[in-house]
Amino acid sequence: MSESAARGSGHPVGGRSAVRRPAPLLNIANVLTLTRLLLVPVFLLTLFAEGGHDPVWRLIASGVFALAAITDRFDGDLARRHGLITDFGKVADPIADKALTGSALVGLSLLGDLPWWVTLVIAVREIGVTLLRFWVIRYGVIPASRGGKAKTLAQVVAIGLYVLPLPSVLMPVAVTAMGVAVVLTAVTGIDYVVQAVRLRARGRQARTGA
Ligand SMILES: O=P(O)(O)OC[C@H](O)CO
Repeated sequence: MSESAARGSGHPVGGRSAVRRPAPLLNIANVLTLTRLLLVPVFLLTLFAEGGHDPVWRLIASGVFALAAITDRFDGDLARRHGLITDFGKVADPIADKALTGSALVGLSLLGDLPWWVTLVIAVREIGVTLLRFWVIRYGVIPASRGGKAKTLAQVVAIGLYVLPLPSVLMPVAVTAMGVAVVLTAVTGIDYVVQAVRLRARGRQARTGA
């Protein structure tokens, strides 16, 4: 979550104006991002183990999900603190987040635990924002916004609650959390569309010298 913003700041870490060498591609922050991607199939295997409704496997699945989500916290910190910001990280970090949350949402819907419309709304926004980033990439990178980070946190909390074998009395908590996540997902998606259109217009203007 925080990595994209850190990586997208465009400022040398530490506030100095001295020119820094570009961070190596294979650095600890990027390795954590790739680890998050690699944990996606592990998470799915545990989610679907024993038909998907075994409480012990659901607990294990929520642990794997939490572990993957936590890498998001640390890759951002490391990138910011040690100047490990790379363009690869700026693009790969949100994609890794989307792979994790997207696979969890589809998995939960396949198991009948989450309505498909929720998965669809979130998937359309996440895929749309990823495509938007590629659409404008020649003019600049759109890093994760604060709202985007809050959205991902809300999604992670809501999905985590759905993956856990919660007693039915606690389900309203999960449903409310998912409602908040859906609203944040939609609102931040619209904000990125506005940013992308502006960035592209500015970039095109600069190119034509208008
Ligand atoms: O809202 P996005 O697409 O910028 O995603 C935010 C990222 O998940 C933050 O790591």
